[in-house]
Amino acid sequence: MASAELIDGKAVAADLRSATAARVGGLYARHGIRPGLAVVLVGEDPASQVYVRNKHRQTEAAGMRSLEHKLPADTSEAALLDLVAQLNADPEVDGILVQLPLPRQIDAQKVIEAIDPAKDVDGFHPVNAGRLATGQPALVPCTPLGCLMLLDRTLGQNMAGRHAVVIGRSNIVGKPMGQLLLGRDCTVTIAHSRTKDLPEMVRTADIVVAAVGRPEMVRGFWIKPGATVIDVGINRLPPATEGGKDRLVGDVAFDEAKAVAAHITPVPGGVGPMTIACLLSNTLQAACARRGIDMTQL
Ligand SMILES: Nc1nc(=O)c2c([nH]1)NC[C@@H]1CN(c3ccc(C(=O)N[C@@H](CCC(=O)O)C(=O)O)cc3)C=[N+]21
Ligand SMILES: [Mg+2]
Repeated sequence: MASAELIDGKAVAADLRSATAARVGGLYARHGIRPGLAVVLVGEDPASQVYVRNKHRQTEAAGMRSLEHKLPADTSEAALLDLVAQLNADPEVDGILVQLPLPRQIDAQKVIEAIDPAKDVDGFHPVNAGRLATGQPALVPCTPLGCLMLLDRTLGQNMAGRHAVVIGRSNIVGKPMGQLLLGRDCTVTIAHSRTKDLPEMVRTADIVVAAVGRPEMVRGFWIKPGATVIDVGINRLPPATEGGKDRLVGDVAFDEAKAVAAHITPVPGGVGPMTIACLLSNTLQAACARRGIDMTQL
């Protein structure tokens, strides 16, 4: 049976991290600046904890400072907004990331809008979303940015005119992914839970980006032969056998889709590592942009 080529997100992420680390070195050598990333974690969401651990290590490995703020699960919205204001005002802080999801007493949208757009390395602030949507320079959300980089590496100049179907319409992945694909001249469909006959819709896609958060929902027979499949899902399932380890699966039934697609990202080792690498790159971008330094000249 045919078998798709694996898109090695882990390797591309390592490349991006080393390019970022080199530029961080240049920024320090020429300007004496070491970018700082503040990460705020409220409560103990397990997915966020994995992310924070990896992120902290990789931030320091890239030569940047990682400043962690861990707050109890019962932190008030006012207290979190105070911390954000403090980080906005701190000249040592170039990037601010408030881990989502937040506990329910806190309005996440309010917190996102409180972050200085110039320090919004998640790219979730409406100013950055609007800048992306209107084709202006922006801080772009890390996960869709990582997906775009994988697509650029895989398809090069062959994206124009292709039908890209993004499954999921979140502000974090689906909507910005749609904007980025439009920027590559794709014909873009954003599908979601109310889309009629989703399998039939996906069958028309040259590029599929699955970001629904439902384990293995996208089946092999949904995929057009030769398509490129980007799996954003990171779903933790209980062990297959008693006493085994948790399994990490994507939103795509990998073995089925792999037999039909031309290219596919694995989970783990696909989009996940790119998200963190893009966060580091966004932090460097924010540090440079705030000071009017051209990051490509470092
Ligand atoms: N404000 C905010 N921004 C985020 O970007 C954000 C967030 N909140 N909250 C939590 C989610 C989750 N997330 C992940 C990123 C990378 C991996 C990652 O590196 N995954 C590895 C596997 C890690 C493992 O073994 O569990 C991989 O896919 O290969 C996972 C999860 C970012 N998030
Ligand atoms: Mg949805």
